[in-house]
Amino acid sequence: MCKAITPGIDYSLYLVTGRELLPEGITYIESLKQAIEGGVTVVQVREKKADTGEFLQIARESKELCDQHNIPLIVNDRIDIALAIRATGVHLGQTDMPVAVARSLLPPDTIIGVSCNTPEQVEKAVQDGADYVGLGAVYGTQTKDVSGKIIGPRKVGLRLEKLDGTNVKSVVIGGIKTSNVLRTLHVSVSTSGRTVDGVAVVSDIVASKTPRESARTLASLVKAFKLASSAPALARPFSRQLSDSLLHDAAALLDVVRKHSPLIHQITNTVVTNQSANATLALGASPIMATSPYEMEDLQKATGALLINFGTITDKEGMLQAGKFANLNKKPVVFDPVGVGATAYRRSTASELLNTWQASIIKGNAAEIGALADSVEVQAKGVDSGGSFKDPAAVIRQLARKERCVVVLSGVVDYITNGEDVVALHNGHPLLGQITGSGCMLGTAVATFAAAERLRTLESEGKGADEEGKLVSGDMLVAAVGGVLALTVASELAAAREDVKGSGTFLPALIDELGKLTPEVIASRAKAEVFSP
Ligand SMILES: Cc1ncc(COP(=O)(O)OP(=O)(O)O)c(N)n1
Ligand SMILES: Cc1nc(C(=O)O)sc1CCOP(=O)(O)O
Repeated sequence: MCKAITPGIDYSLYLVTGRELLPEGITYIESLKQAIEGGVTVVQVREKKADTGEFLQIARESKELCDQHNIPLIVNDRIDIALAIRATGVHLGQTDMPVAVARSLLPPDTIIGVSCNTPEQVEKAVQDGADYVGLGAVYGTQTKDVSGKIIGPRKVGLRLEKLDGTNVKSVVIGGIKTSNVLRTLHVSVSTSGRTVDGVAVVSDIVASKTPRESARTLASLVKAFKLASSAPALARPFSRQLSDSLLHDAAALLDVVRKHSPLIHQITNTVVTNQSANATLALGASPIMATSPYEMEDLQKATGALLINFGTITDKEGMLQAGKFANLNKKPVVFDPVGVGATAYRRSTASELLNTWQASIIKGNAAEIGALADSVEVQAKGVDSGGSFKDPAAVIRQLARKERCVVVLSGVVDYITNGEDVVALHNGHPLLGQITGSGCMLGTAVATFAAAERLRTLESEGKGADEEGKLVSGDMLVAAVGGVLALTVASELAAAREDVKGSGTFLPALIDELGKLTPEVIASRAKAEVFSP
């Protein structure tokens, strides 16, 4: 049967029902009504335990309510029920009726959605003529057994790529809730820039005692994200000439640090905790080196930025909680995956952390960046790096696009990218390589400047900037450039001092010079190149 042109459905907030999750004291229909009033844009009736008569009854009542509010209703699995109630569509799982057979039985304008777990299943759903795909499970969930089928938010983009060049829509499903929806949308992007059309949610709405408010919060977050991502790119139009203004803006953040003295929360390794705290103080910010998971919720409300450096990797639960609450409070998160290529445990921990929260900036040496980018070009020597890339710009651009954040590659030349433009900074002194923890201090400086860039943006654009559908306010490329320049320029000044005789005298001199830095000195000494794609 030929397929008619489908009416447009707004997939923004897709409610999948779940009567068994209803809290005491609220009926199914009351919960559904409130959810629709809160902003649900499409409803799927999913009844896994009801017999046919009961399913039909629930579907009829749901259809009547949805019709009153002009909301499309989709039926899960059952073509017969969809036909009986004249549903807008059906949702089919991988082991349900094939799309072609369903299409032949249903009226021509019926919407057909297909659950897809793998990229191959997405490809097949497109070939079969699905109207939309449900991509999941993104996270673990209590609502359904998804063991062995958790994709993780960072892999949704690989599935979205299979929709390129098609008009097939997509929603993500599985563990989506208020606390992770913005981050999930931010990272669910294909390399071509395709985002998902909506989020499908069961428990965060159905199990809520206040489904109207739960739906309202989710709907407003999805709407804000869509608005922010459809706005013209805010990135500065890059060119070599413009690198001057970039450097000026980056250096000027030092004044913001000194004016506000933001709290920089650092979960860092035991080797460098003290010197990183001193570097933070010298820059004019305020360090807090807390690690307990139990205080992360409170701490992230107060911090300016969070640095997670897993050099000694003993505080994983604290790192997971800290990043999650930093995202919720829209604070920049700088991730320093020290030695990530060195052990399987570090690799799996990095993956778990990055699946739990969104990094604003990832900073690493060549071996660390290579490990995250799945490149074997540069190998690790313990936590140190054993070389450099032939084409560093290409490697970090690819990683920045994959992780949807700014990437800093430290080395003799430091490279920084937002996935498009690449800034190469040629500052720094070889003595940096002869003290332990210089890379960790670089992370500290970048986190400090990230806090300043967010504060600068809130000052210039108003507090409302933090309410938008973005995870963090401000240009994290500028922040990363500022942080790298601060440490590398200070290292040059320290190394040039007469009282510096070697690495032992260099470290205290470096802390002194960080304290004496000015934006003018940073900008005048910066040696930068900019590469645009
Ligand atoms: C939007 C959406 N996506 C995925 C599913 C899961 O459907 P299915 O694979 O058929 O599994 P069950 O829902 O039948 O357990 C869905 N229902 N909706
Ligand atoms: C119905 C369903 N399908 C999934 C899939 O992965 O295909 S996950 C899921 C349950 C989603 O429930 P919640 O929003 O409560 O996590």
